[in-house]
Amino acid sequence: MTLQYVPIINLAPYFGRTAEGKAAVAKEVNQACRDIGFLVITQHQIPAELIERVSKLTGNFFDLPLDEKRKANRPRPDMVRGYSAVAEESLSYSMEKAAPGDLKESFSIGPLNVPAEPYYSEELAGPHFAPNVWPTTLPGFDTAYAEYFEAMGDLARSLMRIFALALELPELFFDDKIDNHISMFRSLRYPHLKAGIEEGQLRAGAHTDYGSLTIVKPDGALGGLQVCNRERIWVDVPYVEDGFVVNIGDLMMQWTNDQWISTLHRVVNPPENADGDQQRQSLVFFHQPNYDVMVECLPSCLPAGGEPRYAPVTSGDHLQSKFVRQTTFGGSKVA
Ligand SMILES: O=C(O)CCC(=O)C(=O)O
Ligand SMILES: [Fe+2]
Repeated sequence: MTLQYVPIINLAPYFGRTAEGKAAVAKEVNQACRDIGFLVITQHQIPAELIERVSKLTGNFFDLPLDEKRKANRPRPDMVRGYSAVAEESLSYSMEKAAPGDLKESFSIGPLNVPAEPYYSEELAGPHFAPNVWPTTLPGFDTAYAEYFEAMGDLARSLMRIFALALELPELFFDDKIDNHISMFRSLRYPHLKAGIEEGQLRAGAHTDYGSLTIVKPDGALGGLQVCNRERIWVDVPYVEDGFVVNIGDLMMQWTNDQWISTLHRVVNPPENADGDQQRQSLVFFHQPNYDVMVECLPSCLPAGGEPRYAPVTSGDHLQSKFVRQTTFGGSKVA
């Protein structure tokens, strides 16, 4: 049977390190990735204290006056760093159609402590190791974000190990392909707007993510994440207080020759009659392998006698192609 909803998967048996525990988790993850491309994970080993600290500092940042936030503005359209204000971006642009701006503001960082070596600055490295931009008035903000980025990188490595097992590959297959990952961590605040919303304007328009996987820490506000299942029905992603939402991105879909799906998703507005302030905040980590990794159909994903559906492409070029497509449709108005 094909899953039409997003399953909740406990990672404790994987971290228990027995072969049976790992195999059991890999099996559940495999089904989720094939059927709906989304799962909620629990017992993920990320300290609650770190999540709370980052969430609180993020709230403090978004509460600052706009001109203060603008001091950490995104430096260039092709560099996803720093602050972007409400409606300056539209995720639906990446779906090749114009759409009104998303009802969210964001703050983004990329890799930290980048070594002073040519690999990180040569032309092929593009803007992937661009310097970060920080707010200057919030003590502890940059260290908390750096810790969170590192913790998410570690969790993504564990998930990629589970993916390897699920795809019948050696457990460490992906390790050397993500040891210089070019991921991005982005916090989002969706204000609760009660007027001035354009026709079709959402908190985040329907889109797919680009990379290997995404790890989202949502809050419980109304007006949340929905995914389009295989019956083309929008279903809510369950909110689990100490869980993370994980989804497959386009690069992983390509790597698995479409065996796993990068699912269309969106963030809807709160219902019109919603009580109180349903402002929403989420922490989103977009995981992307090393820029020079060649993404070509994984051995276990090629059907007997079949041809791969995609030509090999590097992780960096794959990501860049998404940006080029976006620029055609909206320049700096895109993520
Ligand atoms: O805020 C969320 O829950 C998810 C946002 C999202 O899908 C994205 O930024 O790609
Ligand atoms: Fe997304």
